[in-house]
Amino acid sequence: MNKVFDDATTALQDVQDGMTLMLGGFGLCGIPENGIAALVAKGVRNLTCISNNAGVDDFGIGLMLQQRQVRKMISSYVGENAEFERQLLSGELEVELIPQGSLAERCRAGGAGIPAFFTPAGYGTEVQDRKEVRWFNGKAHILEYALTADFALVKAWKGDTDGNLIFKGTARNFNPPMAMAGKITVAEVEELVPAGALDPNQIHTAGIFVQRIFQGEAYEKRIEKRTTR
Ligand SMILES: CC(=O)CC(=O)O
Repeated sequence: MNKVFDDATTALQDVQDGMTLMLGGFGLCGIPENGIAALVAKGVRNLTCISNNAGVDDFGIGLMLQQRQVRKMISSYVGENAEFERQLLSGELEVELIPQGSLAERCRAGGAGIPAFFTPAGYGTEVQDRKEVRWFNGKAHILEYALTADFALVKAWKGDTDGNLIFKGTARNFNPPMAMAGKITVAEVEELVPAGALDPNQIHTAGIFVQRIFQGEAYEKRIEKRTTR
């Protein structure tokens, strides 16, 4: 199976209106920038996007929000995005807010074939609304369902032609669990190398989870490396 695509446009050519997408990243770090640019150019709409956050107005999923391509966001953090706030308050955008650990675990469960799990996070809050509650070791837990997506878009530092991925630093964040949970996972990498060139001990996501891979064109490094004082 050839997994290598020329670019984001060809790797995402069959994304359609109304689909559910997972997009890796945390804040502005580890964002599938080339994939997002291709989706903006393609103009697909009515999307459900599962992502920790929705970028900022001019970066990440914020670019898709500007074009009104997103119908629903499933996220854990939604600050620092004025257009997001406007669409939410006007009723244009549906938002499901999930505790951050539950979001990560719902993606991981989806990738691991676990349909649901119990967690104490959110008990006694709006998150619990209409969810089954069970007690374990004297503590209340709520039932959370796994998440999967038609496409998962992830960004890695290096990848090989078999789809094995290495993430760099905190860009690892939501990318590995989302890579497992996509029916089709599309990985964009800063450097694409031949199969066998990566040290197997360094691989974070095994190629079996990745159906498509391409080398991204350019990455905007919004987060600078800080030197310790
Ligand atoms: C705080 C978060 O979850 C992510 C962000 O900083 O955007």
